[in-house]
Amino acid sequence: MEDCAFCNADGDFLVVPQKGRLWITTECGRLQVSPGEVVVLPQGFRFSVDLPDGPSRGYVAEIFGTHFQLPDLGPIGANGLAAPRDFLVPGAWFEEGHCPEYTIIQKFGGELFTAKQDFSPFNVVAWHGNYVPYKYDLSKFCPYNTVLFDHSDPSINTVLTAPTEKPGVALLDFVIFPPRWLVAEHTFRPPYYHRNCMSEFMGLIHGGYEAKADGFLPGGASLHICMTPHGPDTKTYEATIAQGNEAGPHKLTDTMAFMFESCLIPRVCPWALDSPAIDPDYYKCWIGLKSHFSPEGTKDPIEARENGPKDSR
Ligand SMILES: O=C(O)Cc1cc(O)ccc1O
Ligand SMILES: [Fe+2]
Repeated sequence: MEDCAFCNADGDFLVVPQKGRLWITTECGRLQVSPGEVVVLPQGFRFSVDLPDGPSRGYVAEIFGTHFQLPDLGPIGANGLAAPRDFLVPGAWFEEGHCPEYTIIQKFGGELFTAKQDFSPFNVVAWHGNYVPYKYDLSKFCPYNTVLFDHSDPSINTVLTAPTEKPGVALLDFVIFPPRWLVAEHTFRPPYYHRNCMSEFMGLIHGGYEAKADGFLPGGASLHICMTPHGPDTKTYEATIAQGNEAGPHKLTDTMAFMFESCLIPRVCPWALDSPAIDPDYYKCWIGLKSHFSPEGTKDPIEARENGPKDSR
């Protein structure tokens, strides 16, 4: 982007680089962002990106009408998940001089407009305020989860959330699945089979993903849209079942997956649908799933109902 800056008048970008560093110049200064870090470029900032490692790739989410914030920690209390101190903002940096053909590309109402000017927009010598681009290193995230049984909702791993007016309903949650210990007893530890009202776009920054033994590679993406059932592939399911109830503590390493989870239903654009990178056989990862249910060892259903917790589920 030589002598060129981009500006999004519509919303905020959350950029998740997967391959290659990004050297981002903004009106507030410069940020070096590596895979494993994420960066937020809020609505209205002019920025340009240099690629010191050559071609680069990653993921971008765009949100409209609100901004990212840290999730409420609820009973976790004062500390945990992403800490405010780990969000880094640029120090002021400026360049001077005549740039006869500087181009500003502005995204407005989903369309791109260009304008020419004869100076760099990165001419801000000092700034003060709290509306600013920032980056975050995902390895700083302090994950919380069960220490005895059951599988927590993935929202427990929310790094940043863009709320809606409805409490608890996110326009976009940015959730990560970082290296961590799995310790739950008598619990199916991989992501359970489910469908839900949120739409889940998942990406993989490096390593593997606990629910997909095959086929989900770094740089790839999956989309499980509102109420579409999904869960681990057959290989992961069988390997988990084969461990039985006696699996001890296990550390998940070499992994960094993430999810953009939204209450809105994204449309898949023709560019993506027609892409040669699309995997038309994805559904085959669930072929051969079979039930391992056995009534042995379960309580008599009537006794279980009478002695169980009195709720209406
Ligand atoms: O679908 C997925 O792989 C993401 C996910 C992970 C998990 O542990 C529980 C629910 C969920 O949607
Ligand atoms: Fe899911």
